[in-house]
Amino acid sequence: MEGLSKAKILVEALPYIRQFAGKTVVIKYGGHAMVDPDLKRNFALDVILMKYVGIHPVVVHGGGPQISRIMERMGIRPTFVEGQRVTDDETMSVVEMVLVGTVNKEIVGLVNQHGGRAVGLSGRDGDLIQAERMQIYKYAGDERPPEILDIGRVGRVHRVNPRVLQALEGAGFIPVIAPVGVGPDGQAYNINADLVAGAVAGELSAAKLILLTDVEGVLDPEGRLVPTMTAAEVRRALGDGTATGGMIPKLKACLKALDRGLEKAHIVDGRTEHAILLELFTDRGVGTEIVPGG
Ligand SMILES: Nc1ncnc2c1ncn2[C@@H]1O[C@H](COP(=O)(O)OP(=O)(O)O)[C@@H](O)[C@H]1O
Ligand SMILES: CC(=O)N[C@@H](CCC(=O)OP(=O)(O)O)C(=O)O
Repeated sequence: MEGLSKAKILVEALPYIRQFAGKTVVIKYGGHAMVDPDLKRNFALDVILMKYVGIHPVVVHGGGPQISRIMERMGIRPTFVEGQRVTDDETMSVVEMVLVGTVNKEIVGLVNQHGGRAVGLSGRDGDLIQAERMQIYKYAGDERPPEILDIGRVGRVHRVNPRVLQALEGAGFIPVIAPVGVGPDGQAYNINADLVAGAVAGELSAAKLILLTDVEGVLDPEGRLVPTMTAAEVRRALGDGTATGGMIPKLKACLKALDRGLEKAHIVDGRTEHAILLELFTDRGVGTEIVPGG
């Protein structure tokens, strides 16, 4: 953290530590933010520090770029519709292998290697993330009903079962969740990690949702950072094309969590050193904060 002495950091952090001690903070660690070994190590240290000062971090991770890389190596071309990966059965196996088998274990390993106690879960463990098939509606003209697009085994969160998370929190562990859900048929569903993070934050009545990504925050059409948005402004940004691609599920996830009582969501640049600590424990606003209201 440039320009900050350790003592100054501590003095600045104390009121925030008091404010969040005993509360849950959900952190979404995006695949695009998992770029270099130092940043990954700092991410692990930040999460451990949070736990150490009495906050309950819950990590939900992505891994979109990592899935696409393996698909390409296997000769499968990744395709997306409205930011959601088209997921046939073969792709679902790759998604589960990469998210649950590789990315999840890497994050758990990093946290534990640096002195934390993390436990990796997919949404199939303990029926944590119950999914239903996502329908995507496409406008087909004023006179015709919308077309329903089939994007395969892509889910939306139907319900979060918090019991396994509560048990882990009670025993002092840090849950690390891969965004694979379980459908009513017992099958795995691929769910966008932002949507999982929003639903988990809502279910756990989290004090904050922090989404770490590869941009400074939400940018306006001129490319300038928007420091604060209300829920109404977010709805407008979703409707007028300001937010596209991967920003769409992020903003939807924030809205969903705010609807369930979350006080604030933050979209911050995960490529900044110690982005989580800057967001949680200092006065300098980083990224975009999203608050309820109009
Ligand atoms: N208004 C916007 N402000 C910032 N980023 C935007 C906006 N609209 C679209 N994006 C895109 O959203 C991306 C972040 O989402 P995504 O690629 O899914 O990242 P992650 O892996 O962190 O979930 C940015 O890199 C950017 O290309
Ligand atoms: C349905 C869907 O698109 N699922 C995502 C799950 C991973 C994810 O969300 O990763 P990021 O957060 O790194 O983008 C995918 O397959 O890429």
